[in-house]
Amino acid sequence: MELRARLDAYAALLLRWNARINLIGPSTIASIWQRHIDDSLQLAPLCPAGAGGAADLGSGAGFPGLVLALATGRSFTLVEADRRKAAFLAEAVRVTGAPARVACARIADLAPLGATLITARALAPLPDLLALAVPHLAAGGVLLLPKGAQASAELTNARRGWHMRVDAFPSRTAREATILRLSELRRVEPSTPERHATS
Ligand SMILES: C[S@@+](CC[C@H](N)C(=O)[O-])C[C@H]1O[C@@H](n2cnc3c(N)ncnc32)[C@H](O)[C@@H]1O
Repeated sequence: MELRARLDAYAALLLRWNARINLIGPSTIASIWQRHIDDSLQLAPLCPAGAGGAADLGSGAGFPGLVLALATGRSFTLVEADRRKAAFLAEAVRVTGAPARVACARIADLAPLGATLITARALAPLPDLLALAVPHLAAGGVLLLPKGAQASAELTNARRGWHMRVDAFPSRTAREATILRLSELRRVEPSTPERHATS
């Protein structure tokens, strides 16, 4: 099946299930392509080349992980704690033939995934997101994170705890949004308190 046909099948399934469980917000149904599918597809050219498994954390209805698995052929673990959403994801993987598996669990409860690429959209502010994601990142791995208008403030906060290389790209689907590609992450060493002579 061609990519477009797989994405059409995915969108149709999602809209059917959305009548029963809340997968995407009602206000975004009419613009599902722009708000969700194209918003996810624009990450594909930013994915680093290379082998290794990828993970999408807090996948929800599958954005961006399921779309990227279809578009790139890369193998994704879709992590989603909500059982009904995870059931939808499993059915979407079956229907589309995406190279993906679903982990219905809380991120912090999973054994380290060793992913060379991690994506997450609308999951948590950057400092919390790094705490969740980095334990699942392979050495030399990359994070690809769509972020909203607060991206710059979130980066400032995150830099208090992490050294990292940051590449930022403007979103093509939302004017105020930015896509952050983070690599070379390492924790900021706590500074040694100064010793004061007592005599
Ligand atoms: C706001 S939704 C975003 C879904 C999707 N990434 C998107 O952008 O459309 C956040 C999703 O993350 C899931 N989630 C939140 N915290 C989680 C955790 N600690 N472990 C696994 N899933 C989590 C929620 O169940 C929800 O489906």
